[in-house]
Amino acid sequence: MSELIETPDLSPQQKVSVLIDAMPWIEQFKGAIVVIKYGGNAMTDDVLKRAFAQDIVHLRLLGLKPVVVHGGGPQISDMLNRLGIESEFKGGLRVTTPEAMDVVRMVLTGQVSRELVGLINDHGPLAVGLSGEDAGLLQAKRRDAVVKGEKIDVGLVGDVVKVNPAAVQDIISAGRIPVVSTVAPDIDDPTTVLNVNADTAAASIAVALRARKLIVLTDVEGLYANWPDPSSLIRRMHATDVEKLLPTLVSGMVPKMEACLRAVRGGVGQAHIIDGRVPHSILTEIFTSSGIGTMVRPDDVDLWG
Ligand SMILES: Nc1ncnc2c1ncn2[C@@H]1O[C@H](COP(=O)(O)OP(=O)(O)O)[C@@H](O)[C@H]1O
Ligand SMILES: CC(=O)N[C@@H](CCC(=O)OP(=O)(O)O)C(=O)O
Repeated sequence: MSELIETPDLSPQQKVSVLIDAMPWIEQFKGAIVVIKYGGNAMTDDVLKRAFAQDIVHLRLLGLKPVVVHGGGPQISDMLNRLGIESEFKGGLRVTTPEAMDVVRMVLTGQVSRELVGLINDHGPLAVGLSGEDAGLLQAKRRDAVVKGEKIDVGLVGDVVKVNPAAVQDIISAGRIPVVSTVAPDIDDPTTVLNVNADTAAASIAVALRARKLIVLTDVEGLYANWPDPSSLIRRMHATDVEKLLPTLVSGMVPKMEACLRAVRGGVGQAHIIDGRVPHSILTEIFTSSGIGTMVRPDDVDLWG
């Protein structure tokens, strides 16, 4: 068992009241599949990574069914730099040559996934890593980037068009925690592997698993209407509000809000963007009533209900 992250001293009564307060949320989410997308920008600090792993194990111990889908953009960029391979983003997508694709696959499945699986398994033999290539989990179709309305070829980049969640369901049924790396075979040429954005892939997986929630951890508090004005944080919004705002968004927030929209339009009850730099933000989001970050809900659901 790994060393636990320190928590502030609480009296026994305070500790019990924390548990009692969490009870309605535990009852509500017991047995629910929750897809958690862990972004590369929220993975920089070892303490935070250990707190993340603790939260995931906590969810499992409380009877939820967590599924981790990870990114690793900054880690891929580091490795490409070290290898002297040039890399740039267009319209939020990495221009991916065959040479860069080898590095994307190696970093996501051989480095980031291994590290997260290891951190979770410090608490017991729970996590199983798999990629979109395993057991036909993901199939993607090549896509262009769109910059100022113009389509740009970004190479071996795809968007998930098909999910076969059977392998993930098998792992969940065995009581374990799937950790998914989002590289995916090309549906038109299965010998080619495509680089897919991890946010939108996480949304497709959440829809296929009929998840109750999608939680996207990143390195900002949530979605700002007037980025970077900190007073413009949006706390709650309907899917239609996201749709209207999307054309005005830039960089990393575009795929995140597309993911939230894809998830709730596909039947996921709630999608959240939360701050992965805050230790235990996942537990705060699920088990307390002090809503954090930005929550997206279907149009026909009361935002305050
Ligand atoms: N409207 C916005 N609200 C919040 N963040 C924004 C907004 N527009 C752009 N961003 C940027 O998006 C980044 C998050 O996306 P990204 O870097 O892709 O993160 P991750 O690695 O977690 O997927 C933030 O750090 C911020 O710089
Ligand atoms: C096509 C594309 O851009 N793919 C991303 C995949 C990793 C990812 O999405 O990582 P984050 O969640 O940390 O941003 C990339 O190559 O960086």
